[in-house]
Amino acid sequence: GALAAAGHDVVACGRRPLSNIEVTEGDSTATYPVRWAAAPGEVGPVALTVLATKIHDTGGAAEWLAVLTSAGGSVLVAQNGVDQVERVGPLVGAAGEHHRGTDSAGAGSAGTVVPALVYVNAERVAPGVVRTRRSDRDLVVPGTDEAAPVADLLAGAGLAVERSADFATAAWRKMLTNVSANPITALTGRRVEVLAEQPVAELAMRVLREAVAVANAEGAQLTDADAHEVLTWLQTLAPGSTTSMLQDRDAGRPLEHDGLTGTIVRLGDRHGIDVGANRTLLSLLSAVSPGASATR
Ligand SMILES: NC(=O)c1ccc[n+]([C@@H]2O[C@H](COP(=O)([O-])OP(=O)(O)OC[C@H]3O[C@@H](n4cnc5c(N)ncnc54)[C@H](OP(=O)(O)O)[C@@H]3O)[C@@H](O)[C@H]2O)c1
Ligand SMILES: CC(C)(CO)[C@@H](O)C(=O)[O-]
Repeated sequence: GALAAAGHDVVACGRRPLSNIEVTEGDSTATYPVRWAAAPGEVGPVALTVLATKIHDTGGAAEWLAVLTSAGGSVLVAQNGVDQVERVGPLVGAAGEHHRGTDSAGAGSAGTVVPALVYVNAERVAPGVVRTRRSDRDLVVPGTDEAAPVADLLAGAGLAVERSADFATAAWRKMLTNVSANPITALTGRRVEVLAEQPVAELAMRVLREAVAVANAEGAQLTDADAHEVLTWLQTLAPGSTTSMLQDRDAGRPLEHDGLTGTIVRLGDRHGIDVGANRTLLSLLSAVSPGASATR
């Protein structure tokens, strides 16, 4: 929406036709025209590809990524998690060659993969229709020279872009929001205001402290104060704020639990860290995510 509003030629790449993006923020609604492409070959050369599927749908977008980056260009990975570059790098540019059709075989240099931590609270209320609630920043990207052109493009489109000198820590800090708020809202069926209730806040703190221990074992620099700050930040989000996982639960879509809570549990086990609270949430999320076997 921001890029279209700034006059960039935006192409929505997806399964359903889309001619406009409607964004409501507070009392104001704006509609931006976009082109729609049903297949990668319809798009043509692009400067920036934005990947905004759920983590578990990344493989499904492989052909898009390979073709759109075959002649270079950057990829902004607007996904939660901590391993955006490892996940998407192999699907981009020359590395994604094996995903391409025979008619788009030009080798091309590998595109630059820029991970983005998204702080916009976005609620997709209908196809192409989004309600956003914004906080102190919209996106965090690495403060590297490689990421700078993408950061400049996004900032030029009016987004509040923070450039982080320690992106690994920033990614883990964002991960803290997702391994606490997302599972708890999805399992309770309540928006983020549920985190203000004392027993729920205590559970969230247990989840957060385990995640901080895992993050630091992975090289991040987080403290107990970060866990507290993240919980306070979540508790003071704009009224009505939701989570991506609660939206998936309500819509009957598969949950993103493996990429988020599953990462904490796997890494916790690898480092010998007690991740009991996260493991409990993971087992419940696995049980309610569509596709889980329901035995009674
Ligand atoms: N929502 C938020 O507030 C928020 C905030 C921060 C971070 N995030 C993160 O951002 C990422 C995206 O989340 P979201 O909430 O924006 O998800 P979303 O509303 O579920 O949107 C994902 C989109 O990806 C499309 N898609 C999936 N597989 C595809 C494929 N193979 N080809 C083409 N399109 C495909 C879906 O298409 P269909 O409509 O056809 O299913 C859907 O439109 C996640 O990692 C999430 O954790 C979200
Ligand atoms: C947890 C969250 C609301 C924080 O912005 C968001 O990342 C989400 O919904 O995934």
